[in-house]
Amino acid sequence: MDKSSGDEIWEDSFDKLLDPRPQQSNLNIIKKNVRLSYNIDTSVENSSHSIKGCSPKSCNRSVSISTPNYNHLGKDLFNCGLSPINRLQLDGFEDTTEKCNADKDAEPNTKKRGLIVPSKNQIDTFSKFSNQTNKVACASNQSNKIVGVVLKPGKWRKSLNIFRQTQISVLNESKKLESRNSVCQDRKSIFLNGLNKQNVISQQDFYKYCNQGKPLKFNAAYSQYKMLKTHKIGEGAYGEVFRYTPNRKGCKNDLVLKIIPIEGSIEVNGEKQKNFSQIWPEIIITKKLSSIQGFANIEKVSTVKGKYPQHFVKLWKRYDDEKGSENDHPGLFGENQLFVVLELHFAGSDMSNVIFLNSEQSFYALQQIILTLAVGEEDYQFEHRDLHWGNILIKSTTKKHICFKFNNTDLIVDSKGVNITIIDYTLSRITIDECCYFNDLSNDEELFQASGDYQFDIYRMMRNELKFERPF
Ligand SMILES: Nc1ncnc2c1ncn2[C@@H]1O[C@H](COP(=O)(O)OP(=O)(O)OP(=O)(O)O)[C@@H](O)[C@H]1O
Repeated sequence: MDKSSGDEIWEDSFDKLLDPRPQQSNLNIIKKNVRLSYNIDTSVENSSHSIKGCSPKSCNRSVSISTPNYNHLGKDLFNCGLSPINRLQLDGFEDTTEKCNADKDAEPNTKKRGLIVPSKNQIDTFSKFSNQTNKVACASNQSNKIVGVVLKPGKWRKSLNIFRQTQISVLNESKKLESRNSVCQDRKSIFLNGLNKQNVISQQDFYKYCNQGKPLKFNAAYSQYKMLKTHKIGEGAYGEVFRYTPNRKGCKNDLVLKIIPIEGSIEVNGEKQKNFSQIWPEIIITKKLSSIQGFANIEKVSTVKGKYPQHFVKLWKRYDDEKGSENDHPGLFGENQLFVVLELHFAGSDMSNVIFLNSEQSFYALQQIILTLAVGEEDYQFEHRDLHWGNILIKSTTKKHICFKFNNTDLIVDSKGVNITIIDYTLSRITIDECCYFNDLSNDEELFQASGDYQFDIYRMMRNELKFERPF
């Protein structure tokens, strides 16, 4: 939140209670050392600071492992059958019962849980790579013994791609990896309508949906002069995201462009490109949910063709220089490359990068998330299926209330100065007029292999819940 915009008006009664006022202290109503609300994921703690033997020199601050911090949270907190959080479970590694000192500190039950430890070579290569990207992490103790590799919570697919690329160079003898299929190759789009099962949408139907007869010229459709203050704000495994102010009168909102390469034969960011059918459910879902409070608001979807415009390439480069990109340089696309472009309203920063000003603000943000999901579920049997905090955007608002319409009933929630938006429907599922749109995840093995955070256990738990239903 921007503190300069007078956000202190949102300070709430909970926060006042946390002020160390003497009379309440004396009455024992408050404790002096209460930790103020802070949107840390309490199931895990970034343990880069607590890895024993990891000196500041050898341990880049951004290289961290996400793992239950037992010193802080208590040893039994996650000791439950439903969610056995592991330090590492990635395909291609040898299972070993080897233990080392740092491991004992961090994970009291690794033998039972079957910690999988990569070889020194594997981890060295991986470590070098992850130091550059800051997105996936490894840790070693003082004697350079390997203690584990985990994926950071959030955008797991990108982290996994990077990890996989590194693995391939190190483990090219591994049969499992040789037979690995890319996500898109395995994942089918399904549009289920009663007994009809359709897997394909034609190019012409797709263009029609975009109100086009054929793809537009990328350079002309998104030329530099139509856009002000353009910059790259994010990236996903499937594309790049740019923010800009439209250079036209009457346009109040900043927009973002999510640009996804499609139908091409070259791999991008370690993934096969999606085809029209594979991207179809995401488009339909985005359009349908757009009118519901709390979901991404879409202006337009279009298909464009051609080389990546130079002004976007420059912005891509700037982002890469400043923040480091995990994606491939967009200069790799040729004249015949097709892209689907989603034009969405700018909806703020993702929750992992926002610090709530007070406890009430986080409480009402949670209420907004719950109500958004409730309305989506009621109206379209919507399931997000990838709702980590990187997919929840938060923007400040001057509105006092946020209104939801649940089953024809108006529900009004205090905003406390924040407006939430749920994004990224790549794995989502929706039913419209008895037709169900989703990508079949049942063959997407990678989705169910990662670990290191509760987020990854959830994918497996979700699959277990649905084990008798295929596809899902
Ligand atoms: N409407 C929006 N407003 C502001 N930022 C956005 C918006 N949509 C996307 N972003 C930013 O772009 C990033 C990538 O977007 P998104 O998650 O939709 O991409 P993706 O390619 O589907 O990602 P994934 O790798 O999870 O499949 C988000 O994390 C967010 O930072």
